[in-house]
Amino acid sequence: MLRARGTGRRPVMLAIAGDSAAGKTTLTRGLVQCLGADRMTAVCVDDYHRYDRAERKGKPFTALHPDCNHIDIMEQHLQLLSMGEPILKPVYDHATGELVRPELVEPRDFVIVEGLLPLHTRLARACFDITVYLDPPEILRHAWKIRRDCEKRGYTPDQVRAELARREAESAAYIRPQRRSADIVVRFAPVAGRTDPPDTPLSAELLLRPTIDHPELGPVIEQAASGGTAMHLRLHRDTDGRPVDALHVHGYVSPDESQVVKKALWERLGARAGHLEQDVLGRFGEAGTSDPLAITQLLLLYHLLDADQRQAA
Ligand SMILES: Nc1ncnc2c1ncn2[C@@H]1O[C@H](COP(=O)(O)OP(=O)(O)OP(=O)(O)O)[C@@H](O)[C@H]1O
Ligand SMILES: O=C(CO)[C@H](O)[C@H](O)COP(=O)(O)O
Repeated sequence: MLRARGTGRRPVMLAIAGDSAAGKTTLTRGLVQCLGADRMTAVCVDDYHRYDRAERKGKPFTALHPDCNHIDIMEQHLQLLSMGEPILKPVYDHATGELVRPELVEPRDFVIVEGLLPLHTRLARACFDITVYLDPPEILRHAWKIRRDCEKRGYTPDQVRAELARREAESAAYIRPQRRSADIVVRFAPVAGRTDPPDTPLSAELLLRPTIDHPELGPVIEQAASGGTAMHLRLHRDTDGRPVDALHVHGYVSPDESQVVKKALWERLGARAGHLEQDVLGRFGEAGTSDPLAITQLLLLYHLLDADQRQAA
């Protein structure tokens, strides 16, 4: 279902930014499966790499550097998508490291743009209704990248470690600063000081910045947690010292507790949630499931549908 041109309606645009293997595809996949590929278009802006893997070897920078990406074309394409217009998007094949035949992308009701640099420039940021930055601890991200790049992209562990070291300065200069521009900062991590069983999912910590209107979660969390500690909403200091709400959903949360929050969020989606696929949320890897991930995805669905409804009004 494409957004009808000339109706004045434009797609709802969500950015998910973060470093390599931060979990962007995992978060995106559940949202696309839940809303349905007929209503949602997902775009990876790593497709705007200027050089293929072989060419990059001779360059003084890595894939994280803006000069290593067609940022100007990415900006142009984001503007077109945000106006409901189709684009002819370049394609980078991560399995082979080659730039391949471009593809036609037509924006549907919702567009998710994930990748290394979607929030790098002011023009790009202006294209989004909702912005997310994925911020796992570096030690976890490195482990995810080593496993993923060795299993799916043909690298050895030592090659990935060397590449991570080579990228660190550019990561600090260009990737991590995007955290400042996010409405929601998401960190999946183990809870410090606990010895939970090894298959316990990671906890989610969500900074909910006041740059967009978040649903009222306090009473729901209180009801679900009923004095427990597995979920809480607290006031934190943001990096600039300002107070910001932080929602914690711990990995050891009981199914009953998380069910109360999930149900309350589904109810807030109202009639709009009628046709959505619930069971696809919270999946990661081959067969993993995580309630903290499902609740994060539900909150993003709330924002997507809310932005859509406001546009329709
Ligand atoms: N919340 C999570 N819990 C457990 N594992 C996770 C979670 N999020 C991501 N992972 C794991 O981390 C790895 C990298 O995730 P993913 O492919 O989603 O990252 P990415 O940011 O899209 O990477 P890239 O941009 O480099 O392609 C995957 O193996 C995935 O299973
Ligand atoms: O940061 C990344 C996002 O996944 C990749 O490493 C980047 O896109 C370049 O890929 P590669 O050098 O492995 O071909």
